Amino acid sequence: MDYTDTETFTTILDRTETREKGNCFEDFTEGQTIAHAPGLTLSNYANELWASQTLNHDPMYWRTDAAREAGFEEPPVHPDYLLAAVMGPTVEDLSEKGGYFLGRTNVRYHDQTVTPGTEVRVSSTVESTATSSSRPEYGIVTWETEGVDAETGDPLVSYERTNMIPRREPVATDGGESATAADGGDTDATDGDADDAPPEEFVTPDGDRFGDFAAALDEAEDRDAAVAYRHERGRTMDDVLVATLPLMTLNTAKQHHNVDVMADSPSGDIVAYGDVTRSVALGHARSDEATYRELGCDDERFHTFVTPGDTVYGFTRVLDAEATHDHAGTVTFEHIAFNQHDAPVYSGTRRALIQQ
Ligand SMILES: CC(C)(COP(=O)(O)OP(=O)(O)OC[C@H]1O[C@@H](n2cnc3c(N)ncnc32)[C@H](O)[C@@H]1OP(=O)(O)O)[C@@H](O)C(=O)NCCC(=O)NCCSC(=O)C[C@](C)(O)C(=O)O
Repeated sequence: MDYTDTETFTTILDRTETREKGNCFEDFTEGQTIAHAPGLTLSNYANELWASQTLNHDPMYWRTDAAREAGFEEPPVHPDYLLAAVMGPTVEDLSEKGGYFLGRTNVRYHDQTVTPGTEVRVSSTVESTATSSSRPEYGIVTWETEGVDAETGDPLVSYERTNMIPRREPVATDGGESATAADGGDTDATDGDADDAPPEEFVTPDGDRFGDFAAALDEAEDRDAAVAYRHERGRTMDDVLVATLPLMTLNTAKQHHNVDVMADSPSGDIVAYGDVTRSVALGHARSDEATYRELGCDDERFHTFVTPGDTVYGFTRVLDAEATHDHAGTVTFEHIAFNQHDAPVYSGTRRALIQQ
């Protein structure tokens, strides 16, 4: 066979089977547990690349003296890199087939003293499987995932994530009509219902400390006001963010690195990994707060695609501030990432300890 003749080779390719990767919706059953084979060792290189490129420049992750002041023996890995390093090795088994990363909740950081060199093992349990009424060619799967320290077995990070996963065979649905009728056709919390009108006034905290957030909430209380502000920085998505960062965490989803396949998809291009978009937005937010520790995130949603050339900005609303420790208090934030057209691309709530 003459493989160098394009016509001959195309004929050969057309007649051969593709050895497929990943699982379809039908491959998941509720309660099933999957131990993800890829092992990942957290590295200083990947940690610094992730944190630097997403504008997460908090000195405690870079400087030994700042880390010690914050109660660490040495600079730990950044929590966003740790989370992505737990999610990346799951992709081959759970979502490489394609489909949308819809959201995640119950993100919990169990150990933030983790340092480069730690080996991570990851497993997931299928929590639920559901029919998508709007997209018969997909099903909706939610998994509970946990990453542990391979040496000690201690939990590092856990979360529940939901994806649309392609079906082998489409099912008959009502095309989403019943869901639309039942919920008014608006499942997007950022769309702004009529009874969810913006407040009269927005209050900006005076500084980046717990007391500043608590004082701003006090000021807004009993008024038609919210504590909310924009962050100045924006980050344009380039190849490093879109393709390098996910691959560096063993995330094999073609959405982030195969331009050829994605040219035929609704986005028409590769798209940013949800965790990168989120990390950029949280990086903007953290640059305006004296973060002490991350506690967790909930109700994370990815509203629309982010493609190369898009710029990600951040908006934060402060929901609650509770004095929980002598040196820090617990603040609950709602973060929205939005693009250069002011369209929300990510939203989620986050709890963090902020220095007094
Ligand atoms: C997905 C799009 C097209 C839907 O757009 P839409 O307007 O049709 O949205 P919707 O109607 O709100 O949602 C569609 C269906 O999903 C359900 N749904 C929605 N959210 C949830 C949730 N949290 N939990 C459970 N179910 C959820 C929702 O209830 C609905 O069900 P239905 O079909 O039965 O009516 C649109 O929102 C979009 O384009 N989003 C952006 C997606 C994206 O870019 N994600 C990040 C990049 S992909 C990625 O990172 C990949 C990864 C990490 O590597 C990897 O999984 O391997």
